[in-house]
Amino acid sequence: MRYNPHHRPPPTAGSTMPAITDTTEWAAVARLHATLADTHLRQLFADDPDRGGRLHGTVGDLYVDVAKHRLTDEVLDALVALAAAAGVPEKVAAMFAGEPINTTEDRAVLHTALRAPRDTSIVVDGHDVIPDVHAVLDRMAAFAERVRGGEWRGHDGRPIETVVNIGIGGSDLGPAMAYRALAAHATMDCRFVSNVDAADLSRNLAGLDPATTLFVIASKTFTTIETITNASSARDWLLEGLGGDRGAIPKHFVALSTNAEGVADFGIDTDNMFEFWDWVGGRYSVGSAIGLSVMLAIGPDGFRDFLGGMRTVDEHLRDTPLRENVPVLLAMIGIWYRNFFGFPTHAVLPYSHDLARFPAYLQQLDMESNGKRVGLDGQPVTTDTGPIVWGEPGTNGQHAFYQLIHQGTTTVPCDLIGIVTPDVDLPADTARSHADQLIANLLAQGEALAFGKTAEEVRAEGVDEALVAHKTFPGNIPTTTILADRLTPSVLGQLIALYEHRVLVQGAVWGINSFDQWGVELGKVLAKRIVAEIDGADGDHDSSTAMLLQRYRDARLQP
Ligand SMILES: O=P(O)(O)OC[C@H]1O[C@H](O)[C@H](O)[C@@H](O)[C@@H]1O
Repeated sequence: MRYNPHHRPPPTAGSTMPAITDTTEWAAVARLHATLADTHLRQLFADDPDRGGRLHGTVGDLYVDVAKHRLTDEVLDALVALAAAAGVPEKVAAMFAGEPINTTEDRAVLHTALRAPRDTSIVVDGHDVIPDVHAVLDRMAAFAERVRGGEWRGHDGRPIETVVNIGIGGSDLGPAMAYRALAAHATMDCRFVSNVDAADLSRNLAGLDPATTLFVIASKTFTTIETITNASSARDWLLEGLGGDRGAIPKHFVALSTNAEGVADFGIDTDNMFEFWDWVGGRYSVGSAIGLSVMLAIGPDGFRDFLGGMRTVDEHLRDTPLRENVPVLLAMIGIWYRNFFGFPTHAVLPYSHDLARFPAYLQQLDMESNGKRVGLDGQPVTTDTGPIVWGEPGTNGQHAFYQLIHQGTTTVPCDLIGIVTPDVDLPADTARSHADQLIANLLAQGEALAFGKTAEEVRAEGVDEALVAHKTFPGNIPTTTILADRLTPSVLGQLIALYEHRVLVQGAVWGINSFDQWGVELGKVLAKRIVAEIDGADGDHDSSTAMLLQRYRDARLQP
């Protein structure tokens, strides 16, 4: 639903708070929107030439420029007032305190506890969780040191050379993204298998020696069908390669889970299980035991730096007034575009090839969290919620889909993320010249998107009149630019927490539960039913599904 300033929905039945769209703070933002909706960024910069020097923030090592947004200081004030009216500070405090803000599952939401210092205390249901968190981190570190140091031996006595993480969703995207992002810091080869398509397992096992391979089975629930299927096939592959001795399994399989029973049922010794807890959401779990592959790759010290980076942003969120609070401002700018301008998507464009999987990671983080259509009270929301999040690294995207961003009919707010000095194994001069090109492109895109090119400017270049419209760039496309000097483990942690908290704040404003994901259930149930029907009796299907199923049966691999 696009925000319509003339339509005032009735207050939601049964709710104690007015819908956010019924508040005076919402109306105040709407009024500002009405005055600014047609104002071009060219005009905003002409009226306020120094806005670049003012409209930016820093958090940890991240410099965050918000000057190229279609807003004024007055808009930011109004958006911050809206955040306060929506109870954002209370929601932040409730999260940090371990209150069960995941109401539909009656769970605390405490990914921030995963990176809290050892000497703090966070009590959930009468139990301090911080000693548990550090006990697991210590066990992970001891294990990682043994594997990395060659002390942990495989079945035939040889050290581990390759780690294969098997998991999906939050048990894959976080570690896979982080491993790739921190490739320059990694000293172990890790691979990531997620899809139940056997091609994923098969391609990743290619060339591996079972005797030197360690499987890390990552699943919060340990019931996810893709992960259990891949893990079973990996176990068969291992046993086949090592002469069928089941005694090999404990040396080549470890588990990351909240479900000790499921792990034991699968045949993994719970001594080889690294635990986490139901108050860690899958998409918020990379700082938990789910990050073990990352720790194996970069070492325990690197992983602590990674958690430290997250903690820096956690403390910033918790302790900084809303008006200077970077994740809050980014969240509210997102609300400005999503709800007042009605822009449906948000692109994340890292000018860092190491961050290639960051947009995919954010898709789960944001879309699984805020892709909701009812509020906490179960009533339909009164305004749009999460946008479609997408993106690919620059400069590649420039030669592919940026055309639509520059000249299409949909305005796409973009985040441009730049890393000043990439960690590469090339001579310094070579590395610098590539970095100059990369960052020049990032800056050029920010300018081109904001300011465009008018028909007059095109004509002044002597362009044939028939082509003027084709060569005109409307501009006025907003961007956030985030710059960091290097992509260290800490900086990656900062980026992750920045987006995590942006999601939290937006969910708080929309009055939704950002921490459940009931929308993924129906497909799972139906798939289970259909698997049973492939070799069995037909279920009750529509004619389209029935035809497709029969076609699959006719063509499938025969035993
Ligand atoms: O870690 P697991 O329990 O295997 O869950 C893996 C993933 O699958 C689910 O369907 C959810 O949509 C994700 O939030 C979750 O991260």
